[in-house]
Amino acid sequence: MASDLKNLSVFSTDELPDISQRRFAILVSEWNTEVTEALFEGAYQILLQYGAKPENVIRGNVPGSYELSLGAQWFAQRDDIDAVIALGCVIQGETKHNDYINHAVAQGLTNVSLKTNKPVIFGVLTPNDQQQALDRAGGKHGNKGDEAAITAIKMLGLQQQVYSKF
Ligand SMILES: Nc1c(NC[C@H](O)[C@H](O)[C@H](O)CO)[nH]c(=O)[nH]c1=O
Ligand SMILES: CC(=O)[C@@H](O)COP(=O)(O)O
Repeated sequence: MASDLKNLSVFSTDELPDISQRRFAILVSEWNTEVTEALFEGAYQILLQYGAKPENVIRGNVPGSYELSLGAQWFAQRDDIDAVIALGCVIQGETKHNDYINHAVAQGLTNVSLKTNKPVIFGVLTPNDQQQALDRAGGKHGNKGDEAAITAIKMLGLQQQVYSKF
């Protein structure tokens, strides 16, 4: 469903798990920082709003979205991290470079998530222009960072459900 039809900051909060003891890493790309800082603020505030402790949320910066995969791997391999949220913004340029970045980071984050058996959330905007990015970083379509954080929380809830005994 396109963001036109579903606000990124509107989601069900039924049956969210207790995350007071959960530890999160938030990775932030340093390209398009006006956008990525807004994504970080959204994600961070959602985690706190739904029960995470500030001391249990660690932030890491990467030079660009392409580096999110390796940064996510480094955090996800830590025993004291339960979930990783990867935030970036790759704006369509004149060449196909953005396509290569987007495909690489999407596949890379998926690989890390499956290899480490932990939620690694794809919070990367892939807009055609700056305005589309701003619309999804606290603008008319909500905040992708909000969506990424609530996704991490929900996946931890599913993990808890799956691994709990009857
Ligand atoms: N053009 C954008 C980039 N490019 C940089 C790459 O992500 C990467 O850091 C570089 O290719 C070196 O490996 N990154 C973004 O996050 N957003 C862009 O729009
Ligand atoms: C994807 C980007 O915005 C950046 O790497 C520049 O892209 P381009 O050289 O295609 O304009």
